[in-house]
Amino acid sequence: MTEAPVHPALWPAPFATGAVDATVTVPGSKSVTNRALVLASLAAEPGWLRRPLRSRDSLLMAEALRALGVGIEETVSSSSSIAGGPESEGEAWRIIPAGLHGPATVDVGNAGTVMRFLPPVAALADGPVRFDGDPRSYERPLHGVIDALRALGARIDDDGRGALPMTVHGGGALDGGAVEIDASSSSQFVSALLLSAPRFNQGVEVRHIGGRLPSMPHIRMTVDMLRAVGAQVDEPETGGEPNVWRVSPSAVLGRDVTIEPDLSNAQPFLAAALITGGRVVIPDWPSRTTQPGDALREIFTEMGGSCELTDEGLVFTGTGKIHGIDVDLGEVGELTPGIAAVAALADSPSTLRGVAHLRLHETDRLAALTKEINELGGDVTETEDGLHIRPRPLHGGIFHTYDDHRMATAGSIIGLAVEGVEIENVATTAKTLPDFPRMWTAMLGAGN
Ligand SMILES: O=C(O)C1=C[C@@H](OP(=O)(O)O)[C@@H](O)[C@H](O)C1
Ligand SMILES: C=C(OP(=O)(O)O)C(=O)O
Repeated sequence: MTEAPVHPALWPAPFATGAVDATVTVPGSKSVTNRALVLASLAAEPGWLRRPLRSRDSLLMAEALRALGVGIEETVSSSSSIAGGPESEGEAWRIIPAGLHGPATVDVGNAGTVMRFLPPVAALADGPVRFDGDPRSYERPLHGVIDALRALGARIDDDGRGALPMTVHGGGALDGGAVEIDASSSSQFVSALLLSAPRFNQGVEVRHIGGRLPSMPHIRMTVDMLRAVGAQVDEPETGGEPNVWRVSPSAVLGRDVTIEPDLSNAQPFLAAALITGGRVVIPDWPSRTTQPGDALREIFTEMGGSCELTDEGLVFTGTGKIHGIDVDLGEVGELTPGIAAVAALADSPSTLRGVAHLRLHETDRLAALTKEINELGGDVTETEDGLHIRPRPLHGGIFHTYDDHRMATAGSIIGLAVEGVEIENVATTAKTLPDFPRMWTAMLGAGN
């Protein structure tokens, strides 16, 4: 968490005067889109992404792959609606893989998926690839990827901190083989090495040797998507050794992939139903998914709502009663800011555990949530691996976001129930959900 800016752009978070009743079409998943872009770029033939997420993180990924020589043709809806509306059903990206070339420059912004998933791709290119990004990207852990790639045969110049900025000197191919990493600070280290591994000469064997590995659903997502493009993956959950993943060398198939809605970005809308005692429908909620956001069905039910998966989508209903929760969020860390916001409005205290690694996300999320909720009158304390949240009556004020999209949506959730909350830099939601302010206002317009 850096210092709050001095002259913030403020967005008055809409206050809910009644129960929301809305259907909210949520754009594609960041995590699925960015994996699909990488896999399609490594394929032996062209492929399609349908209903991809169009946001800062996915556009940075697409731009970086283009810089390496991949063809990405975007078919953009002519409608004025931003991705996610029914008019954008037709949006599709055609990916035309080509030889990967340097020299190239990659701007990772503050996208964990770009800064971690692309260095292994760059190691396959035939020239130097320079990686740079937002100031925060210099602080986010990357050592797992850098050290592993070196062990697998890549040449990388960094400033010795195991972080950005750096240059990967692609040699046109990578040996691959067995490597040990400590991925306790980010599951994305494991995903990064697995995603490119079918193209390594010997594939890869990744052995995690550190403390607890977070975000397992995201590793499952990587494994599922690799299998869908024809890769052979051995992994702990289907009988493999614990903490060991193996990907065999193979061709990557070009596929036609429809991207699921981003269930973590559905979170604020579900929270709105929970808090206002309303009803929100999220169309196209998948009946089977590896996305961590699927856990919201259980978590927000325990916190007072109820939900049903119907032909219409996920129908989520609140009663207006919100209960505290004691929960380990290690598997679903990216849901923490939204859960903390709801917990601050609950009728009993909450303990959120298992998320120490959130200190290294877009910002130090544990510090940022504690400070911002407390500045509105809340009573939040940081623990070693999470937060204690004791609800108190809150008042209006500025909610700083620290360039973190999920801080902006968390503040907006609180603003539904507390008059006078102003979100500093709501535009930071562009990282994964550029249309958030309009969608939020439209949701309230439908119910108020
Ligand atoms: O692989 C992915 O797509 C992600 C993995 C998780 O990262 P961490 O394991 O670093 O938390 C998650 O928080 C992030 O939003 C997306
Ligand atoms: C942690 C997150 O993003 P990133 O992909 O940048 O790690 C997130 O979206 O909550």
